[in-house]
Amino acid sequence: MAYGDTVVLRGISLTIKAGEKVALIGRSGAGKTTLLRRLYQLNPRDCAFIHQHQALVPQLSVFHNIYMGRLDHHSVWTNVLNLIRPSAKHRAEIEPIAAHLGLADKLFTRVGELSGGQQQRVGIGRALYRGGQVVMADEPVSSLDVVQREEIMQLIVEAGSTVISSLHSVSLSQRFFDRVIGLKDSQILFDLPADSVSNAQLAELYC
Ligand SMILES: Nc1ncnc2c1ncn2[C@@H]1O[C@H](COP(=O)(O)OP(=O)(O)OP(=O)(O)O)[C@@H](O)[C@H]1O
Repeated sequence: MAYGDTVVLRGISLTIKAGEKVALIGRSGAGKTTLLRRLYQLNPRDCAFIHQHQALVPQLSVFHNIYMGRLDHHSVWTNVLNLIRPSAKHRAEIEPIAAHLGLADKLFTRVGELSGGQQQRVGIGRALYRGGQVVMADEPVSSLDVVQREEIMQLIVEAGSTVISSLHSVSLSQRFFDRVIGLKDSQILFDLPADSVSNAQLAELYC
């Protein structure tokens, strides 16, 4: 894969089976986001993407930001009506998701008024509402504190049967995922069960 003349990923061949939980790790600029985006492009209708910076609309409520997970499933007319006055049907779909994420009392709060951790929950809510086979997340917890990281990571790995996430934390990758892929210099340095990655391999990845 390349951006203009800059080759970012070379000779990558990857199979991810349904049900796997896969973490992508590596130094900044290694190509984790690029690889995730490429995987997403292969089948966007069956994938939900949790963005690094959530990609939420701060002026809109929690309800509306979660609703956006299925904007492309509804007509423009339905979307406009829901923007003005959320329908009972869509409220009934979204309220349990918000409750599951601890956002029941914030359903009609503007997202711009929420904390970073709460905003990340809204991003997960949108992915859950979208549904689909695969959840992808791009460094979803890098801006959160240690306690929130654990909570949000748990929600993400439970959000889909197949989950693929880039991460800066080696510790999180080994505790929450079955398989860890280390990217270095545009290539896969290792692709191993999470409990098989050695300190020497990690040292080589980050040196
Ligand atoms: N839109 C773009 N145009 C040109 N080059 C880009 C673009 N996006 C990324 N790159 C380059 O591609 C390489 C890989 O970037 P990518 O964002 O995939 O890395 P990453 O491992 O996700 O990094 P980070 O951990 O910092 O988010 C980097 O060298 C980056 O500068």
